[in-house]
Amino acid sequence: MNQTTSEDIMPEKTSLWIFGYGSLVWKPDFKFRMSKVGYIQGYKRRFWHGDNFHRGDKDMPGRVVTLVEDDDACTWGVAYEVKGTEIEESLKYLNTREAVLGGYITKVVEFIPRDGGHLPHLALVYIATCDNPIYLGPASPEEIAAQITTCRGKTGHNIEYLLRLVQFMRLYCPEVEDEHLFSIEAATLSLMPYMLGSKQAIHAIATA
Ligand SMILES: N[C@@H](CCC(=O)N[C@@H](CS)C(=O)NCC(=O)O)C(=O)O
Repeated sequence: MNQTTSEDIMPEKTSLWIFGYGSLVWKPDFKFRMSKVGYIQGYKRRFWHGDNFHRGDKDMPGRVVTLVEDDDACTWGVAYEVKGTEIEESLKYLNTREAVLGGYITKVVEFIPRDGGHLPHLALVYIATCDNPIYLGPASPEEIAAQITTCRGKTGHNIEYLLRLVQFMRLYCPEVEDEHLFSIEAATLSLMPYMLGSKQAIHAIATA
């Protein structure tokens, strides 16, 4: 009898798309074949999820993004194509990083590539819902900024998380006006006058 190989279980031609809209846009940390910038419809990105591991701790949870249903909204990010036997490995990694440590669940959404040459296709996305124990919910940009500037976790400072997402949007989606994200960035930068308002200094510290 022939041995069952991983190729039998997950043929090379099988592909899975994973959509990232938070830390996954700058740090996927799993093997992927290709990536595309684009968006999903029906969701808005909000800094309404708590994080007591990566960017905060149990006493001072940080603030990270999740998706909130909104028929009139869309969220920009990156879709990554994973193929063949790398699918199992990437899902195992993301399950730990997103679900176990982050409290996210998975949903299947339609991803629309910005490059019109590619057709929309389905993608897996990790979302933290409001029934999650570390979900923090809505707050003003000022309240969110005050929390972000004071939190740090095992992966780094919460400011880095914010500024890397801002960096991604400005670099790859310059045409998109993400008022929620940029109002939190402005509130965060205004909390640090001692840095003489230098964005470079803040970026240097946050991404050190
Ligand atoms: N699921 C969102 C958010 C992912 C996210 O930011 N998850 C946190 C877990 S709470 C994380 O992985 N953080 C790693 C980091 O902060 O560098 C995405 O698709 O990007």
